[in-house]
Amino acid sequence: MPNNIPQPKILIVDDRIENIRSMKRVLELIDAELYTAQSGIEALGFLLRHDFSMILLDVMMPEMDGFETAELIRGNLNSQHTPIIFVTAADKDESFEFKGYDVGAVDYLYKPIQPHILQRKVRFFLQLSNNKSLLENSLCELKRVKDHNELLLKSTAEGIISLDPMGKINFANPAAKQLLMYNDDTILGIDYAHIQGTDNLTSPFKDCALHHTALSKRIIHDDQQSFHCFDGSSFPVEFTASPICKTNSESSGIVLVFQDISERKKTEQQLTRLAQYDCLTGLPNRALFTSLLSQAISRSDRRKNKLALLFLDLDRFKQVNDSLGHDVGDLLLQQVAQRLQLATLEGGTVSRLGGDEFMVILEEVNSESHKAAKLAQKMITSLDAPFNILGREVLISTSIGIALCSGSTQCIDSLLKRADMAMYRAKEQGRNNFQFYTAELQQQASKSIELENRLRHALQRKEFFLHYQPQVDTNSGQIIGLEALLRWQPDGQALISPEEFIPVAEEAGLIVPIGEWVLREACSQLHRWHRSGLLSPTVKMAVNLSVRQLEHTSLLSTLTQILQETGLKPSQLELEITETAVMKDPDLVVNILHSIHAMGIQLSLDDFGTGYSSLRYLKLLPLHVLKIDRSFINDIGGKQRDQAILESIIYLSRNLDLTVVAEGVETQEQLDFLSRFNCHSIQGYYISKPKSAANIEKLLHKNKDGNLLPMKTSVIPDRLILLPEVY
Ligand SMILES: Nc1nc2c(ncn2[C@@H]2O[C@H](COP(=O)(O)O[C@H]3[C@@H](O)[C@H](n4cnc5c(=O)[nH]c(N)nc54)O[C@@H]3COP(=O)(O)O)[C@@H](O)[C@H]2O)c(=O)[nH]1
Repeated sequence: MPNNIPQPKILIVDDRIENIRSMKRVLELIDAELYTAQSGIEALGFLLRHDFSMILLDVMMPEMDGFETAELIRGNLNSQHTPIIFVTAADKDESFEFKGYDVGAVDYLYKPIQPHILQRKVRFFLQLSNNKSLLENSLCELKRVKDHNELLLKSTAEGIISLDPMGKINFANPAAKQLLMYNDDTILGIDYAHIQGTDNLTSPFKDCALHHTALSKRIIHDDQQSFHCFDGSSFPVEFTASPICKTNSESSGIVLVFQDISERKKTEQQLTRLAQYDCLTGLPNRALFTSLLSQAISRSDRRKNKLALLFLDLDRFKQVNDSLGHDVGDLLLQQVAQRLQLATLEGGTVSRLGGDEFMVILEEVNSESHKAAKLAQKMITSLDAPFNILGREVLISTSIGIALCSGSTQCIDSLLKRADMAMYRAKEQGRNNFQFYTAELQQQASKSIELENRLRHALQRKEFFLHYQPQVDTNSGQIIGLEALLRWQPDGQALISPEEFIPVAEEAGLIVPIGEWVLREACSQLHRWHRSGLLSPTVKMAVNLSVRQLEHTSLLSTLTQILQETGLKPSQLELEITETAVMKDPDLVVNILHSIHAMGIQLSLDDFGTGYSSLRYLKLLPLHVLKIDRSFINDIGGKQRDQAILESIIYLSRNLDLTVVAEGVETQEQLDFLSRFNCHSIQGYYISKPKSAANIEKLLHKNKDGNLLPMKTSVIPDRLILLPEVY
């Protein structure tokens, strides 16, 4: 506590100036401010302006004597307790002295004044006055601290209660009473067991953790309990309980500071939900699924039975999203989730991994895995009925991969991979079906990994080369273009079919550098043929472009660079894209194709008729050529209906001003049919198999008139290849 007591002030009142002077002289040695007055009136004037620590008052003064002045001093609130020492002649009797004490004197000094006595008395009373001031200051400070503490206790939002050693509440601040719903002091005397919601008989306070805490003088913090209110309701609390220790270190109770954490608990629950559940469908998300799966694996391990993991991927969900919008897609996912949950009511935990991928954990699967197959079929059937989304009828199906797990030795990752592989197999099998993971699938996967590793070095090791297949005008037999087809022969090994390695290269992203190599090689080859005069400048080079190349940001600059480097004109290059590639990301692909078209490069739609055969895309894409898929040509001479489709495609293409190329023409009959329906051009073994550049040159030299169409002969009506097989 700071001792900020000011220097004491002493007032000397005497009508005689010489008395004042001599007293001042004596008192100058004392650390005090001295004030002097020569009359009672003057003294009272000083008292109005100053607080004096003591007054030396002459009794005998004209007009107003010392007694009268003292009475008035006592009457003043400010000076009523100021010590007054009367200064008077020594010959006065006792009654005179008593009168002085009656009007408030604390002592007398007798004239002639002994300096020593004057100093002693003044020092003594100054000390008293100083002590009094200190005491007053302490009291003031105590009151301030007390008021402040009371204010804190009242205004704090935290409840504060204290318990006596028996566990009874002996103090509660207003917040505690309000939180616990007690009026006024009705809470005092209540057992803590009541607040805890326990019975004080079955769990007496001496057994309570708080009591032990108090005994061991520890502080405990807890946010896992609830406090019970007067009306029986309860709320989750966070509290700190500290023992109240007196100086002799005996605990005399416990103070609890607590707050209602209902809101915090709610938020925590919401956060947990968000972290573990998918917000669109309410199903467990990937994080929760992983922990559910690991728990299920341990359980099946303990029980020595199998577990099945079913990996569901919706078929063509992207199309729904792209064509009907993401809102419809989201609603569809919600309804799919509901149906899957219904289908798994009798067993199986559904989770959503993200996008259109769902996982189902099925425990206690028997060795024949019949249970898993039954559930997969049930889920497939559950999606059969059309979905009603915002008044629209939407159809969706799913492909399911099933992997069985027979013990914890199998890690989650490998189980997921197996289910994923099986799901892809289901997609390959035409979708809307389920497939079990098999060892054969595993073999395939290992093979494709091995192929990928070898592919990574193939470019650098110069293991690629191109074959070219002519495209011929149906009427004139003249070559109008060549399709560049990639070939791969790893050192010392047999040729690997593009059908085998191109999907692997696409999957691994290797198709981008490989495709760039194909483009550069094919463009420079055609430019060389143009320059040598072997081919007319109207002959184009068709190069297949994979969707990974289309998605790659550098495609346009790569094309510009290759055309510049090789000297080929943009109109002499034709890029073949499949409908499947367009459908993967129609918006992106359509934009890129327009940019390619703007460069003057020709665009051709490959394998038309095998995929969506969407007329919408025929209109939307800046196409020059439409290639009818081999399967339609194969059907020539077969079913009427298939031929009608072929006719329609040719008719439609002509109307859309597209050049039609029929792929895979192998017979004269097919050629005749196509000619009859004015199909512009053909490509296929009937003209030539894909050949190396050298063999293409031989072929062209051999047919000097430029007519590559085989001569019709009545002897051999249906020869596959009339040209010599040159490789
Ligand atoms: N992204 C890239 N894809 C490419 C590239 N090179 C080839 N491919 C694609 O690989 C698939 C298989 O190609 P391939 O084994 O070369 O088969 C082609 C022809 O040999 C075959 N064909 C042609 N005529 C006939 C025929 O009369 N009968 C018959 N059975 N087959 C025939 O067709 C394939 C050409 O198909 P298409 O591309 O659709 O015109 C194939 O999908 C290639 O596209 C490449 O560099 N990049």
